[in-house]
Amino acid sequence: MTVKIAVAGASGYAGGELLRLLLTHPEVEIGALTAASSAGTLLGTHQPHLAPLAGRVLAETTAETLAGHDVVFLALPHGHSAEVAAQLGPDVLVVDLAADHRLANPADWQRWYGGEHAGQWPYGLPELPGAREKLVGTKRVAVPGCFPTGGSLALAPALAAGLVEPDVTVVAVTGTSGAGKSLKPNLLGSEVMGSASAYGVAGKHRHTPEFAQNLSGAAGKPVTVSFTPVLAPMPRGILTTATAPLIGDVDENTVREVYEKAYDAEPFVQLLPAGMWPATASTLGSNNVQLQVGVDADAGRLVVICSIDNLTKGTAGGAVQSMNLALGFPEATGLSTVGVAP
Ligand SMILES: NC(=O)C1=CN([C@@H]2O[C@H](COP(=O)(O)OP(=O)(O)OC[C@H]3O[C@@H](n4cnc5c(N)ncnc54)[C@H](OP(=O)(O)O)[C@@H]3O)[C@@H](O)[C@H]2O)C=CC1
Ligand SMILES: CC(=O)N[C@@H](CCC(=O)OP(=O)(O)O)C(=O)O
Repeated sequence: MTVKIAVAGASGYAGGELLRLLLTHPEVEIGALTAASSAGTLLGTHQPHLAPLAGRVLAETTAETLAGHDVVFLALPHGHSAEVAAQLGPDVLVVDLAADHRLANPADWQRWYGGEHAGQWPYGLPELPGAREKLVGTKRVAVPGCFPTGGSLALAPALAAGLVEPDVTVVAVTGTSGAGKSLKPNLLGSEVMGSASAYGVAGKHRHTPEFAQNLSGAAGKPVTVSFTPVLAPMPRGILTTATAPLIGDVDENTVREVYEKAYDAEPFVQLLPAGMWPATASTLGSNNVQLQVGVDADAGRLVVICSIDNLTKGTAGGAVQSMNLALGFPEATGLSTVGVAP
């Protein structure tokens, strides 16, 4: 069964990555491609790496241009997708890459994003406890933020097994494409090249409530999250270091057993052999998540390192994986664990 898909936000980074993946998806026909100020221009001028689609003209993002598709991907800025989604019929599968439908608590939405809460949708991170079942057959998907993808997968098994206190620290080094194509002085090459800088420090980043929601769900009790993102001079990739105080005398073998049990059957989560540490270069362009666990016995802490590509597993790959589940295709269709290296 071939499905016809549309991508709103096709000129952006997330839209471009979606199209890169969907071009090789065997069950997909690519329909409307839309944007805002770029409407009327050729996709090839924005996404020169997508050669087969170079001649496509971007349409305006309206309910009319998005009508007549089986699946609509919304790769729009936060706060815009809910409005567009509300105009699409209940039979269309809508996969939202923005934050509009991720959070359960309206007060969290108001505090971290502002405006009216549009309601929560099934969350597009099937590897979290209980998430996959909600994605099967759904017509609405909220794709996770890139940081909560890596950090939640890094800590959920330990919290679910009661190995650590519900008080975690996450530091994540990210490439610049996480910020989208926006023209901001701190994203200029001359600012980013040769420098790494923290931002959203001390509980200021809007992914904090998304982490807390995911990890509290895994733990079955409230989890406190201290999250620090760090911008690094690389175009894509996220390397997450997640730590938490161990409960009692837990050794590394016990931790490995818990993570092996959680992820052995997962097609896109790879616990590396002991002694190997994840690096962003190994997951570039792939939907793979590489993890390694360690026990810092002197500090009494669990340390988990996780590598993902923010544009693939961190957004567009997660979106395609969720679409596959929603439509009943094999979950890994059109996705790969193979990276681009060096
Ligand atoms: N980049 C990443 O790593 C990740 C991104 N996401 C989410 O994906 C979404 C897209 O992000 P990203 O691709 O990085 O951002 P970009 O800034 O690169 O792209 C934004 C896209 O949205 C279009 N757009 C902007 N404003 C409007 C509007 N009012 N109506 C319709 N279209 C509009 C732009 O079109 P035009 O060219 O005309 O301006 C462009 O196609 C965001 O919600 C982001 O948070 C989620 C996880 C990771
Ligand atoms: C480098 C950079 O700026 N990264 C972005 C991450 C964006 C993301 O993951 O997605 P959502 O905006 O969809 O939540 C940030 O920190 O805001």
